[in-house]
Amino acid sequence: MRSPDSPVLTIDGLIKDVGPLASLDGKMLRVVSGLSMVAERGQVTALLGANGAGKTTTLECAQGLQKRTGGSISLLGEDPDTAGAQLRSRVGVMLQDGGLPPSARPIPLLRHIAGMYQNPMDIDALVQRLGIDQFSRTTVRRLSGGQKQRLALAAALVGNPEILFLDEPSAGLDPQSRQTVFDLIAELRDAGMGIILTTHLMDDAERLADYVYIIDGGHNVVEGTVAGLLQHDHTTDATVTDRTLFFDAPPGLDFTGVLGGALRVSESRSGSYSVTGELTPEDLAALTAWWAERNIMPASLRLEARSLEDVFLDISGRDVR
Ligand SMILES: Nc1ncnc2c1ncn2[C@@H]1O[C@H](COP(=O)(O)OP(=O)(O)OP(=O)(O)O)[C@@H](O)[C@H]1O
Repeated sequence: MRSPDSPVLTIDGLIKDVGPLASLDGKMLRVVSGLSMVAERGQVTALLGANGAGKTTTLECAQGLQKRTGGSISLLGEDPDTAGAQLRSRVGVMLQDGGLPPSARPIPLLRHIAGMYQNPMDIDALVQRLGIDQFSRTTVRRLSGGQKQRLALAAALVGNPEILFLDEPSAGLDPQSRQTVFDLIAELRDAGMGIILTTHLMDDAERLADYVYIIDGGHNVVEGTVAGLLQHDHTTDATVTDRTLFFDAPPGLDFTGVLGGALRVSESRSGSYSVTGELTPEDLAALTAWWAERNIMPASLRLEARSLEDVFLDISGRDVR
């Protein structure tokens, strides 16, 4: 675990039982079992897990929306189960489904929410920044998914919170809006806000997160910085610098003896090759020299590092839950 510098959230050994459930003959079901995490100020902390891993339950316990069965939680130094309304005003929550009133129009809604806080953000700047002015006359019920998403983010930010919970913040966003939202998240992080992100999109986590917790079955599996996770193979516990080289060239080439013995070359489709393993600059030089000798010019050439998605699939397995 990280050394807590100035954590906005500390969860230690969280346990959550739900039920009693008829499907379990009236027994309780443990959906979170001993989960621990720390989220710091000025950082984006991502909580990743497959469907049903326990992310929503954990964050709802952290926000005081569900009562925990065991363990301890400190949200901005207070226990969310017993804290008063004062704590709520320091916490921003962006839910996937917004929870926004369907007949409201965006700007009056944001002004109304701002009225509930002592130190709200500048609404005009927020509206302009998130492009909300482009749909300010439309009621919430008629907004597109991406527009609702941007409004939900604005609503979570209006109170100028110290900690911001984001559930799938880029869901439904077009590439421009996604970039706008990511830039804003990075700025808020740099200004000292503690941001907690749950997402299924590994690319989002890779781009945004300073620190990642991967959970499964209601407990921690691995944690680390994105760079640290990418360099560690959790199935073999080894340090990896794996990259995959993809290229298209004439079909049926025989690379025997061209590359180092630990590399695997496969031709997945006719003329479509991949080389996996610890590729070195010497391997690349040997390959291109071999092409040059035979006057082979590949139609495409791509080198890809291991992604967070690869790490996640190694840990959570490749079967659908
Ligand atoms: N009240 C409940 N009754 C029965 N099962 C529950 C209840 N609350 C949660 N669960 C189960 O606990 C597990 C964890 O649920 P949770 O919603 O926290 O997962 P999640 O990681 O957020 O999943 P997703 O990515 O699909 O949103 C799931 O298997 C869910 O079905």
